[in-house]
Amino acid sequence: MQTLNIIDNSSSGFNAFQLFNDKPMVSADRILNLIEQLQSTLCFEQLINRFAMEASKYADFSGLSFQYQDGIANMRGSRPGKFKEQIELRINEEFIGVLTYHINQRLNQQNLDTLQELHRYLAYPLKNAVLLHQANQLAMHDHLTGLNNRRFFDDQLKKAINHAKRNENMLSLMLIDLNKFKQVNDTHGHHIGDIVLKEFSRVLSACIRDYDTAFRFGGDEFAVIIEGADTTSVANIEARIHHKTQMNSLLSKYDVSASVGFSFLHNNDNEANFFNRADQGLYKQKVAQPRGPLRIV
Ligand SMILES: Nc1nc2c(ncn2[C@@H]2O[C@H](COP(=O)(O)OP(=O)(O)OP(=O)(O)O)[C@@H](O)[C@H]2O)c(=O)[nH]1
Repeated sequence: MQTLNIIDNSSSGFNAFQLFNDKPMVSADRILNLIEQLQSTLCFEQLINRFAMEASKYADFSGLSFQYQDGIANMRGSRPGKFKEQIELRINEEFIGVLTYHINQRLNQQNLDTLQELHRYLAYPLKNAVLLHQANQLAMHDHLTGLNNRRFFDDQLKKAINHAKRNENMLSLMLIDLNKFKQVNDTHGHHIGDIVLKEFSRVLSACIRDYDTAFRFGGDEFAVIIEGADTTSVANIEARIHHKTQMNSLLSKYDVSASVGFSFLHNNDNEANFFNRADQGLYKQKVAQPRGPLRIV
């Protein structure tokens, strides 16, 4: 894998004066046009598509992808080739991501040199897209557990309700609250409390399907949006949460259990009453919980 490390200084490829003086392999007009195209979006897919349109004039490839920290963006219609040519992009040594060209014939040195010239104009827009992606991740995720946060929940719940009504699909909302969690903090300290919250988040994620979304609202409160599941599936998820929490050595060591409430979307529901019914279910289980063993459905 080749590495392109762009050093951010006055002699970088971004110096417009240099563009017109150094006889680049790609004409200055084309480069300016490419820069303009790349500057007008922060979407990974659009960046890769727009870049690929230009790059395909200088090299023959069947696919192009950009792999960043925790995701991958593919050129539209990207197809695997016989070989791969990978270029790691860095700016001032900082890792931005890896570009992968899918090719059927090895690129010659001139192809590669031209692509490397073009990569100089792609690296900064990609870096901006990575920064935006990281900021979005921070804004949407709970920093302690890595689950989605309350802010993202509001957004997702609205979308899920609209989607379920439009497609006449079932939709369920599950609310979960840990029992005796304050006691863990008070007896063992906040640090252990944090470990318990992380462990429960892991357990909760293991109880749901990949396409169900789990959230931490804050404190010891969690939620799961469950799309397209009937009453039996939702009851099974609830049973799994109770069972796995009881069986987990760390959670049982600190005597932590969970209370769960859920609701199913009705035709005339809005977000508030859909949420309130789940909350009432949670409350019922919460008040019933200290009186006897956990209800395993
Ligand atoms: N360790 C830790 N504790 C937190 C965090 N956020 C909130 N808390 C604590 O979570 C506790 C929540 O208290 P309660 O809602 O009374 O929880 P509980 O003891 O489970 O009570 P019930 O829900 O009635 O069973 C409080 O002690 C908060 O200080 C966090 O990020 N880390």
